[in-house]
Amino acid sequence: MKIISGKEVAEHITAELKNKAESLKKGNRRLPKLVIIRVGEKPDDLSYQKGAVKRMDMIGVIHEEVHFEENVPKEEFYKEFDEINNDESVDGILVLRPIPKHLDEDRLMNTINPKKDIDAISPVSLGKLMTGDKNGFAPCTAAGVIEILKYAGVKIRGKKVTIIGRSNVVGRPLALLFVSEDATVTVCHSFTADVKQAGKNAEILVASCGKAKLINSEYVAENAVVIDVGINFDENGKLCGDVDINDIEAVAAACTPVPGGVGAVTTSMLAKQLLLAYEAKEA
Ligand SMILES: Nc1nc(=O)c2c([nH]1)NC[C@@H]1CN(c3ccc(C(=O)N[C@@H](CCC(=O)O)C(=O)O)cc3)C=[N+]21
Repeated sequence: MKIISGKEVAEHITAELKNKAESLKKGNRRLPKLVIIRVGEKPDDLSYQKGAVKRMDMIGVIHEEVHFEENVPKEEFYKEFDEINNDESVDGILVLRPIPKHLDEDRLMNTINPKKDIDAISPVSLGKLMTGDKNGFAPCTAAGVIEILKYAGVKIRGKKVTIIGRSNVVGRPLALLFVSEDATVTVCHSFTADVKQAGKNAEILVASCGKAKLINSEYVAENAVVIDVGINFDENGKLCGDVDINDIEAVAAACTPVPGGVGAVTTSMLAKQLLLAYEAKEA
């Protein structure tokens, strides 16, 4: 089984974006700016923030981290959020999600300026995704899955794809992206009658169910390409994916690792979409 390195894809995208940022600097232009908003201390949020900050520093764009306590009052949160949303110097906003219930994620999704919505949580961005409008932003992780497959030279057109998980941030948008790439898509969720069979039917299998190492050889077809989107922490606090990579070794043709797989590409897609937001604004 081949290991598809996300790091390599990420480095490739990063080098391109770094060149762009450098030419802006040379031209004495304003630099793109990202604001990351985090509420509380969830380990997967911290992991994404750490990865994103590292990526932005590598590329040389401006970033600012805003942190709220888990129990921040709603009005306080939105007062600051509105300021960031209206701040002319901010090109992109990433709110680490999900945010606590009392903060009303619907309000957030409906308030964020779609031009700054580089992780595609607004109905405007999601609507563009629905119609296949390539001018909108896609959620970075979902976009990263497509990017990693293309870079690895995996053909998507006409392929049978099974996605395990239907989250708003990965499964659902990813299904639409695959349809736009001319794949035939099955989306599994907790009510799917036979997930193993759906997995066995797939030429490309995406694990995004959020259960550590759930996906083993019983779900995987001979010669399938497996993409592991999972971000979990095992009993020792170590980062691990949704795929039991040792178990599928003899069956799958290829798999992405965790860490160093989709996660690494996700932060690159975030940077890529930040630069697109910046360019649209400066144009
Ligand atoms: N609005 C929103 N969108 C998300 O996409 C989102 C989110 N909120 N909340 C948190 C989860 C988690 N997540 C990660 C993405 C990349 C890494 C990542 O870069 N991982 C590196 C390792 C980073 C490290 O050094 O810890 C890797 O896999 O190689 C981690 C976690 C995105 N999520």
